[in-house]
Amino acid sequence: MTAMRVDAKVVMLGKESVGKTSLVERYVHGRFLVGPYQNTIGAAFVAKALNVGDKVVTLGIWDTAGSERYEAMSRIYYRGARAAIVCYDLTDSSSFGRARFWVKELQNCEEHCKIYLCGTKSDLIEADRSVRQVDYHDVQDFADEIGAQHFETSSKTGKNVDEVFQKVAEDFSSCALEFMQGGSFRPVHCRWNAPQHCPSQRRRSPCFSHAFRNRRSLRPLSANGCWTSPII
Ligand SMILES: Nc1nc2c(ncn2[C@@H]2O[C@H](COP(=O)(O)OP(=O)(O)OP(=O)(O)O)[C@@H](O)[C@H]2O)c(=O)[nH]1
Repeated sequence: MTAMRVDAKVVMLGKESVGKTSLVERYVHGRFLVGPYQNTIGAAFVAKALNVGDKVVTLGIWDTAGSERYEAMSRIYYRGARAAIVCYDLTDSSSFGRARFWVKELQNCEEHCKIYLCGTKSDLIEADRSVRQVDYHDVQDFADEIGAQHFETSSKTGKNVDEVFQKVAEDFSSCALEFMQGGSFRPVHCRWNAPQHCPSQRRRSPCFSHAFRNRRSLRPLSANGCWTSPII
């Protein structure tokens, strides 16, 4: 069977210093960098291909800066993302507050983006339980409420790091397959009627609505002519 290649935009969000860059570094390069903390400026991009069944899924990962100074820029990076890994530090309760902020943003602005809540630095908890500031069950309840996946990870030991990205790729892949097989769809509207006015179209990473409109095989499914995208 030939491998099918699909691509998903993934964005890393979360308070500064929660460990977003370390998570990406561990996943992509299999290493944990020690030394002085260097904050991300703007955002960094890296891509990694992985196998999901008979498919190759290429994840394009945007690692955003957590500093509130760059908040407006982070908004640019989550546009059109199919998955957001929203990170919080298990030893910093304020970072979970910030994670909630990003969840709300995504719910309001990027309804097709699937959310993965990721508690970081679990090795610190394993070394000393008293440093935990974010309760596992509280986050799980929140994850259930918003329909998100929830992981506790350590970039230092590698715990659950591959699992997060594997889950992202699997979800994306099954969703893409469902789309191609004509499975469950729901209407998608873009507020920009003409594709040439849609900012994401001009950036050559079209929003759902216009991406699907550009596929000749697709037809408007409903009487009012609205177009469709897969449910994820
Ligand atoms: N013990 C431990 N430390 C970690 C872990 N992940 C990250 N760190 C440390 O936390 C600090 C911040 O990590 P980064 O990955 O740079 O954090 P970030 O979220 O990308 O930060 P910004 O770029 O400011 O948004 C660094 O000193 C890391 O070494 C982890 O799993 N365990």
